[in-house]
Amino acid sequence: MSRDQPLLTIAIDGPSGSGKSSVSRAVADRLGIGYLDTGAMYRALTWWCLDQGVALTDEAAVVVAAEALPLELSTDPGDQRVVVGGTDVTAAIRTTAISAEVSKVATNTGVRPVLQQAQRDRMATISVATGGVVAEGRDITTVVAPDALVRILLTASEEARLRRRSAEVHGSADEAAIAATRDQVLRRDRDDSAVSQFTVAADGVVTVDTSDLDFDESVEAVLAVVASIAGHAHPDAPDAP
Ligand SMILES: Nc1ncnc2c1ncn2[C@@H]1O[C@H](COP(=O)(O)OP(=O)(O)OP(=O)(O)O)[C@@H](O)[C@H]1O
Ligand SMILES: Nc1ccn([C@H]2C[C@H](O)[C@@H](COP(=O)(O)O)O2)c(=O)n1
Repeated sequence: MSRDQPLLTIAIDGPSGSGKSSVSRAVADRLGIGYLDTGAMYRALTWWCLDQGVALTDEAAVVVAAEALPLELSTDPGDQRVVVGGTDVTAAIRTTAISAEVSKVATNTGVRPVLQQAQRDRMATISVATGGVVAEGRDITTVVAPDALVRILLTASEEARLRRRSAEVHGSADEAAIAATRDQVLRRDRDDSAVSQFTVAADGVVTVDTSDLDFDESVEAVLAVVASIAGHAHPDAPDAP
């Protein structure tokens, strides 16, 4: 990418299971820019509090933990690694135990501005280093980076989201597996909605509904929005630079 071009900042929000993380990583990879998983920051803070014996109900103590969170988060979309206080927690933060608790931290209104500012700082650093960034979460298009060049709300029907998460976590999308996934998807979205708006696109935010798209089609749909707004041709498109 030419350094004369504006930084390609791409903000993507959406509910759980809409495909934000996987699609954002693929988009960042295709565009050759960095990636920021802001949900991983809330998850890492949750892991750190539990590890340090900080009660998640002690809101002030969780804010203090957020302010001093010793977090290393890789920004390479092809190599996601999360380290907290020297411990590699890449897998640990994805366990059901953390998924079940993370909303307590994400709905702590003292924590949010601390992590939001850290996310703005990381977006700026990544953009300068790689020419752009895809940052995804629940409030990136609205609060963290409302001035991003491209802002997308990635949605999918409740049924599609439950099916995807269930297949991912339980290796099946049968009735029992879907029932076991409801808390991780629907209850969490309900709780997280108390502090962020990620079901309706804000002004200027483009909605991409992936309910009837497979994974590759979803990536192409996002790249098409980026191309139309940023004039950034797909790397493999006939008119690519
Ligand atoms: N369009 C799609 N069609 C089918 N499966 C998809 C699609 N998009 C994503 N997936 C799959 O759905 C699962 C959930 O996707 P992903 O983790 O990216 O969602 P998310 O929105 O980041 O969820 P959360 O916010 O809960 O972390 C993954 O296994 C992913 O590969
Ligand atoms: N910008 C963000 C990102 C995430 N969250 C919350 C919502 C989830 O409960 C939790 C983990 O996110 P996930 O990894 O599932 O995308 O963090 C938020 O409130 N704001």
